Amino acid sequence: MASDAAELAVELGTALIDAIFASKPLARVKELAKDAPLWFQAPESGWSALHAAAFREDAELIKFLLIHGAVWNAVDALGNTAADIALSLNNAECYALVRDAGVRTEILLRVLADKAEADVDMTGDDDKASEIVGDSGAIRIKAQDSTAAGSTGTFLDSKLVFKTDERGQEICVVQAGEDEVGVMMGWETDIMKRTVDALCLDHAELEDPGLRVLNIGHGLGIVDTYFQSLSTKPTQHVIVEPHPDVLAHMKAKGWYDKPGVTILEGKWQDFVDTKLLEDGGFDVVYTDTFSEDYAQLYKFFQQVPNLLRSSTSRFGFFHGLGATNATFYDVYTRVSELHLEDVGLAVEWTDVDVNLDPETWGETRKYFSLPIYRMPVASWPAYDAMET
Ligand SMILES: C[S@@+](CC[C@H](N)C(=O)[O-])C[C@H]1O[C@@H](n2cnc3c(N)ncnc32)[C@H](O)[C@@H]1O
Repeated sequence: MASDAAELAVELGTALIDAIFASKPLARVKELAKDAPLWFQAPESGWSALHAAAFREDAELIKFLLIHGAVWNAVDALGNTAADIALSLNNAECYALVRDAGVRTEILLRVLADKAEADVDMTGDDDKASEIVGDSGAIRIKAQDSTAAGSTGTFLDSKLVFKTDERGQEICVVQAGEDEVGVMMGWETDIMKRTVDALCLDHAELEDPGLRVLNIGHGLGIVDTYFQSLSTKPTQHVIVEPHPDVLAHMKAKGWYDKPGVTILEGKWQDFVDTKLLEDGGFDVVYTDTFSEDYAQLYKFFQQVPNLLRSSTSRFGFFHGLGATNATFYDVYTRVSELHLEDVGLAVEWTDVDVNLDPETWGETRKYFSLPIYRMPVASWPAYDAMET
């Protein structure tokens, strides 16, 4: 019985994809789509009906398939979504249809996850939350990954290696299953410098009580070093870092002896409700953690307004969300922007050309494979902008 159903799914799914490729009339394709499983992907190519519709550049069919349950983030055998196919054909309309479906889905899933969590808080039923969150069909950025790259618990128990790569840049790596994964790589140096410049613009010379900075995740200390190199050093520079090997590295490099630096040994989640962070009072807040999923970043977003000191304070984060695929990156750029809007912050994005050559990663697994990094700087919207 089960195999009959599976065979039928293959038959109907294949017939639908074939009809789209054969440019059959839209009415006939819609007819077939009513019975066919829209999640079906052809065994070798991995193409779904949505991929085929993008290839046919048929906006109406794309809309129809999405409304009837096509999966916006299904990837083919080459790792491309239907939106990527549209992008490769320069079809902005078809691309936007799939991307916007992704944004709507991700926003909705976060609402459902929030609701599930609220229900769990009331019932104490932990399994329910993991069931709903895990069953969402969302882009799972590391969340399902129990290796050191995807699970904070595993990561914190893993040995980190600090070394110099073939290009003479310091890197920090961790073993995740078979792969070596970069926790922090030298190529991010330029991004960290630009981030500090953008976050501290007009702030470095703050009068009493001076510049107050909070950085979550020390890694190689690149961003923290830039904060320390400002023309006027921060009067208060709080660094939150849980990994024992990073903390040991920080000790060896003298971070524990720097005036004005406070190191909170633990995860940011351990400190949010404590006096150490709850008073807010930061001019600049930055977060770049490793092994955490979007759900955690989203939770951090909720904390940010309480952490900022004044109307000119700024917040930034390392935007590596979905950064191995152009569409996922685009979707998460918008999703994170909308979620920051929800807490009252407006984001300005600056494109940074990262120009990574194939040698950049050495033997490590890639976590960023796009030509452009989108650097976010969030702040309170100006009053005149709010009034218009
Ligand atoms: C990518 S590195 C940060 C690199 C840093 N921006 C730099 O410029 O070198 C990520 C760091 O976040 C830390 N981390 C992971 N989970 C964390 C959490 N929940 N709270 C605070 N730090 C965390 C890791 O131990 C690691 O040191």
